[in-house]
Amino acid sequence: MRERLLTYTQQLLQQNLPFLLLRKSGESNVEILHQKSQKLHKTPHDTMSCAVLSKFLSFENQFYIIGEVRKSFSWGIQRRTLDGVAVNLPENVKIEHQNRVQSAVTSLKNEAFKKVVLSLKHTVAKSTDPLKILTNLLDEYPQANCYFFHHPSIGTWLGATPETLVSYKDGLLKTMSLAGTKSALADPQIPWGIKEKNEQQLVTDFISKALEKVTGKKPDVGDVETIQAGSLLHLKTSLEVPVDYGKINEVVNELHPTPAVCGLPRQAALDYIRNHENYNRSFYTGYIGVQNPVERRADYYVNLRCLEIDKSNIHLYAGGGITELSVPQDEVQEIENKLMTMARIIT
Ligand SMILES: C=C(O[C@H]1C=CC=C(C(=O)O)[C@@H]1O)C(=O)O
Repeated sequence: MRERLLTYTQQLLQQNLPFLLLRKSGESNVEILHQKSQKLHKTPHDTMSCAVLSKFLSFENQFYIIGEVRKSFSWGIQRRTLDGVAVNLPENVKIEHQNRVQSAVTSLKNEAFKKVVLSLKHTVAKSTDPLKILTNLLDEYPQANCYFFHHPSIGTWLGATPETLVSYKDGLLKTMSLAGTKSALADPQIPWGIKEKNEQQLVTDFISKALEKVTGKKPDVGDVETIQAGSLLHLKTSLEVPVDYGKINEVVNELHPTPAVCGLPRQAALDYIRNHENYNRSFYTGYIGVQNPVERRADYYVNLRCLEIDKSNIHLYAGGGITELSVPQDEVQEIENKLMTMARIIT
């Protein structure tokens, strides 16, 4: 069965057809939907399932892959322990990011904004076949939402994201507030710090208000939990609210980008990111997923712990939430830890 999925994916890549491959967290089946032509769609289909691919700046950058063909494959996981590849960013990149964080901390102390997520792109030479990377992805991260998409007009991306943007079924919309990071290898007795608790609470409050604004109802808000994503731990709160299927886009537009990937207030954080990150995030911190208008279902994931493959390079992306309590060196270490999630699977 593993071979069937790999052969099918290889054929799609050879034919240069647009596809999205997705295995949801905890599921054993891998779903592929793809087009029969290379056409670039900027609107969804009324009756067919579509992959939704949205960049960080979603208002001008949303694409759809129409599910003209849909396939399901089972994937028997073969666990091997991949070497723990440590990511050591070049010294100048570390210093640059530390300075960026330090300036943000100063601004956060002096100005009326509370949080900004700052990120970077780390490029390495491509030395591993994409199908080998896909194999590692599916074997290593059964608890993540694993995806791989290719479109001749927009690129090739792959990731193992822990964060659901919206999951919609039977009239109920579920989402989550995910923020705050520590290493899963550290002493579990060490409690979460005030910085992490605050930064995650900001996200929960934002999402709760956004859901209430669109639906007119207060969402059910769960307790704060600790979840594991690869070798990292995060704080997570689940939220859910009933809403009509026709309102999903409105909810998504209200939620995205959440303060887990952008900041608060949103516009001030967006402006800050545009002025201080010296690269284009593209699909990183955008969202990826599938909508099915007939079954009235939708599952979108925030595009984190991801990489982009081009002709000769692989680009890894990661960032972290900065508040006035952030320590620049720790933020660089956190990014290196997050980059590890993808670095492990490309060697
Ligand atoms: C922006 C990222 O993570 C977000 C999700 C979980 C924890 C985060 C944090 O602790 O900063 C970030 O908000 C990333 O992985 O690149």
